[in-house]
Amino acid sequence: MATTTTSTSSLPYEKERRIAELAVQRAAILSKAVYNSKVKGTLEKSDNSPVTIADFGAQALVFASLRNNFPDDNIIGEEDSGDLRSNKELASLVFKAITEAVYSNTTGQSSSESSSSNELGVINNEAEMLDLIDKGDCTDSGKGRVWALDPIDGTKGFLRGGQYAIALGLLVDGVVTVGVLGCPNLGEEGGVLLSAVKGQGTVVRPLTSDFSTLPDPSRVTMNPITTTSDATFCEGVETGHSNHNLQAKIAAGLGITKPSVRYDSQAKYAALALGEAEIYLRLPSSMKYEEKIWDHAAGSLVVEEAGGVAFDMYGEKLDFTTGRTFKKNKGVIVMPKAIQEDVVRVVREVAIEVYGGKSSL
Ligand SMILES: Nc1ncnc2c1ncn2[C@@H]1O[C@H](COP(=O)(O)O)[C@@H](O)[C@H]1OP(=O)(O)O
Ligand SMILES: [Mg+2]
Ligand SMILES: [Mg+2]
Ligand SMILES: [Mg+2]
Repeated sequence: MATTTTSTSSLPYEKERRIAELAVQRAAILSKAVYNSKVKGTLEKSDNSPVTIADFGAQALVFASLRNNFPDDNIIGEEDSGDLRSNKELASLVFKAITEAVYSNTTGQSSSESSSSNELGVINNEAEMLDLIDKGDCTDSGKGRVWALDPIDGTKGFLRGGQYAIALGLLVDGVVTVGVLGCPNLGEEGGVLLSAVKGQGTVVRPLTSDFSTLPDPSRVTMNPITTTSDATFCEGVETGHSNHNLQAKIAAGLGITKPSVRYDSQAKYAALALGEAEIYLRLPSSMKYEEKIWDHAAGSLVVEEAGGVAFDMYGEKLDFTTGRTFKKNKGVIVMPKAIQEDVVRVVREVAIEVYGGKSSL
């Protein structure tokens, strides 16, 4: 099978997919280097969630690739440079981490490798890095081409050596059209890179430590189960982000007896696409919390192109047109198409009973 790097065919969104894959892989290389270094630079954000050198550095690197290749596209990204501008020492550490993990690796490499680094965008200095990080401030997700990036999804998982993901999606007029999920701690050693283009299926390849290489892809499809009692749930590790008690009640209602698989982060979407589980439930622990666009863009397409569907807890499609957060959806449920009717019926009943109907949003 030809790799996309050498393919001469011109499938729709082929360049977007390849650049997104390479950009996410490069950010994954940085994240592993930060994990293996002594200094993580962890800060607490105003919503009490952590952010690290890896989150800022990955956002800068992916945005460098997007700006270099698609300068007219808009971007929504989780992070901004505020905490770095008020903490010069941390800003220097982020730039140093990028330089060491990415650019110092290119010295002495072949010209093809350094040209790949140029293609993915070069960050020349700290000021440029800070400006790049702020390119993800778009607020309108419904029109034109908008990339959505979670540079490190599941920062808590990342910090404890659990699952985390680098999630990059491209919305075209509010529809997720390209999705790439890098999961450095999932599947084989070194992790996996999943990607999907709308209408073209989902593929997986190993994440490599070489920026310029995308190994041959293999097609992935969700497990083709037809009864809910054969399913395994995938849910979060953090009880604060989703309602585990309610999810257990739903599992019982669906006749599920197998213990759930618990993973941090949106690597849960990847786990479903790879057949490690079949149903991902994320029922809100608080109705005040609005799920973020960048948490679900890439994963929802990766699962849909592998034979699944991603809905809200009322069984309606996720509406990515409402800006940085979902305004018309609460909770997320993901499952193979073959069992969607049964899962939606049971989850919807519980959702209405516990949270009230959709009109209460
Ligand atoms: N209060 C919250 N409710 C729901 N999700 C949250 C909350 N705070 C952070 N998250 C996001 O939930 C995801 C992790 O979920 P899980 O608990 O299922 O592993 C991450 O995307 C994390 O964002 P982040 O990207 O900042 O890590
Ligand atoms: Mg975060
Ligand atoms: Mg996230
Ligand atoms: Mg994040």
